[in-house]
Amino acid sequence: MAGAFSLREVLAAFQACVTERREVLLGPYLSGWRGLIRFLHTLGAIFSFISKDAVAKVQLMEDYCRGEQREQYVSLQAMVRYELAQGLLDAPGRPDSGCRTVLRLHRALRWLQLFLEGLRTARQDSRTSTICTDSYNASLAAYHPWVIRKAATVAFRTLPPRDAFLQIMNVGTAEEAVAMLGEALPYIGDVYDITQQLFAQHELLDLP
Ligand SMILES: CCCCCCCC/C=C\CCCCCCCC(=O)N[C@@H](COP(=O)(O)O)[C@H](O)/C=C/CCCCCCCCCCCCC
Repeated sequence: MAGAFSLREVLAAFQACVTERREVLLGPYLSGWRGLIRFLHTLGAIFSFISKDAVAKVQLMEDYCRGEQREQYVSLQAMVRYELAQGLLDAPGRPDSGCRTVLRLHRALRWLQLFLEGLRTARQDSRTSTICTDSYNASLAAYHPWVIRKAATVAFRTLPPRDAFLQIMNVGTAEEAVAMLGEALPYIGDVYDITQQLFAQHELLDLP
């Protein structure tokens, strides 16, 4: 997925994540994130502190997926099994485990789900910044210190109005973008729900 942002490609990536056995494949999961980050880059330098963190986390996971233990990082389920069995989640000060890194992306996926649903259902004249702030406060904000919450809220204020925002998604008209969001959201929701259940089952939802 190189080049300009394409919502269609992000949708295809999240669609390709879930296997028949309801496993979440890390390759397409990370491709979906790469696509979203590409979009974030188009929004200007004020978002760069967010994209830097997202890139670092995606890069770390891509390194695992290409590394010596790559077979253990084919799916989220395999990764959880492997890191638990190896005791990789027990050692304090392990900010580099796959599970704690995916947990951060997973929490951000909840923000994305709320934000896209807000965009899809809001009135034409709604403010993107309000939709984004409300989605953030209902999800990710609970995990961020004051200074990050403040910087994020300032960046959100620069977002273009809803219809202009829908048009920069590169799908066509605002109506076409809304239709595609309706198509994409169940796939993103599915990935979120499977991951949430997996992490809850193994008591990994609070990894420091
Ligand atoms: C379909 C197209 C339309 C939507 C496009 C949205 C594009 C969004 C792309 C990426 C989202 C960013 C994901 C950020 C992951 C943040 C993970 C995190 O919580 N990290 C914090 C904790 O990490 P550790 O310290 O424990 O390692 C870290 O402290 C965070 C630092 C940066 C600030 C994160 C603010 C997140 C705001 C998310 C909203 C993005 C705004 C996009 C505006 C459309």
